[in-house]
Amino acid sequence: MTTRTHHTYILSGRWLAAQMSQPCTLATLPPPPPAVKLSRFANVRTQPPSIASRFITMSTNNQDHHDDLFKQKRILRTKVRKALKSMDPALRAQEDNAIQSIVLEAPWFKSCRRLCAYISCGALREVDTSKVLAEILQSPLKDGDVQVRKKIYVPRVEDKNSHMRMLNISCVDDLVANSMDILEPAPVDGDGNEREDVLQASDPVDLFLLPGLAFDRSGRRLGRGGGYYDTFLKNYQELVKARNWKQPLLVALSYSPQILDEGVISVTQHDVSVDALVSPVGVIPISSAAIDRYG
Ligand SMILES: Nc1nc2c(c(=O)[nH]1)N(C=O)[C@@H](CNc1ccc(C(=O)N[C@@H](CCC(=O)O)C(=O)O)cc1)CN2
Ligand SMILES: Nc1ncnc2c1ncn2[C@@H]1O[C@H](COP(=O)(O)OP(=O)(O)OP(=O)(O)O)[C@@H](O)[C@H]1O
Repeated sequence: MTTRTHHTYILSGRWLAAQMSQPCTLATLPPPPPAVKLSRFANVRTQPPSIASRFITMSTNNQDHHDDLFKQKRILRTKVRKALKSMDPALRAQEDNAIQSIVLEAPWFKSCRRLCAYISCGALREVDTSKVLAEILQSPLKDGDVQVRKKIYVPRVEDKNSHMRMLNISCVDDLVANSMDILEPAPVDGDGNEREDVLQASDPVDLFLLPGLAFDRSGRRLGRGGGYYDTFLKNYQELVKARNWKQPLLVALSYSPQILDEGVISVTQHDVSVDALVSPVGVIPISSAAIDRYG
C-alpha cells in the first residue's frame, strides 16, 4: 500500500477520499440505445423473397450479430470486473507503481507537451494515474520563457448520450466528484472562466492515457460500455485529420489480468484500437505509429 501512503503526501485529501469512496455506479448513466429489432416473422415465407424482404432478412441478421457482440462484451466485462475484484490489493498497488513509473520514464511521455488522461477511480479498480497527474501538475510552469509544464485535459461527462469533453486543469483542486464518484473538472474555473476544451484548442495533444476494462495485444480495447471514449476519440481523430495535425498516440494502462488473449474481445466498427499498452512489465507497442515513433 505504499502508493496510497505516497499519495497522501502529494495529493489533496479530497482526491484520496474519492479514490477510496463507494463503488461508482452506472445507475445514473443511460441504458444502451434500444435495439431497433425487426420482426423475425419477416423470415417466414413461402414465396421467393422480394428485394424488400431480403433486406429485412439481412438487417435482422445484422441486428442479431450486433446483439451477440454486445452480449459477449457484457459477459467479458463481468469476468474482468471479477478478476479485478479478486486481485490482491498489495499486488495492485505494486502494479500501480510499476505502470506509472514506466509511463513517467517513457520517451513518448517525457517528450509530450499536451495530453488527455483519465482521473483514476479506486472504486472502479482502474490503474492509478495520481502519480502521473501529480508529476505533471507539480512541475514548474515555465523555465524562463519556455513552457515546461505539460498541458493536461481530463474527462468530464456532459450528458447521457456518450458525450464527454476533455477540459484543461491546472491543479488537483480543479476536480470535484460527479454523480458516479469520478473526479472531473467543473466547466468553469475558480475565476469564472470557461475551461479550455481540447476540441477547441489551437494545438493538438500528443498523447492519450486511456482507461478500459480489458485489452489484447492487437490493440483491441473493451471499455465500460458507455461509448464515451470511442465517440470522443472518433471526433478527435477527425479533427486532427481536418487540421493536418499528427494523430496522438493512444496508450492504455492495464493491470496484468486485464490483458486477454487475442480474439477474446469482440469489436464493432465504433471501437477505436489503441497504439500501445502499458503493463506492469513494460510497454507493449502495437501500431506502426507506436513502433516507428517510440518502439
Ligand atoms: N476514470 C474514468 N473516468 C471516465 C471514464 C472512465 O472509464 N474512467 N469514462 C469512460 O467511459 C467516462 C465515464 N464513463 C463511465 C462509464 C461507466 C462507469 C461505471 O460505473 N461502470 C460500472 C458498471 C455499472 C453498471 O454496469 O451498472 C463498472 O464498470 O463497474 C463509470 C463511468 C468519463 N470519465
Ligand atoms: N463513434 C460512435 N458513434 C456513435 N455511437 C457510438 C460510437 N462509439 C460507440 N458508440 C455506441 O456506444 C455504445 C457503447 O459502445 P461499447 O460497448 O463499444 O463501449 P465501450 O468501448 O465499452 O465504452 P467506452 O468507449 O466509453 O470505453 C454502443 O451502443 C455503441 O454503438
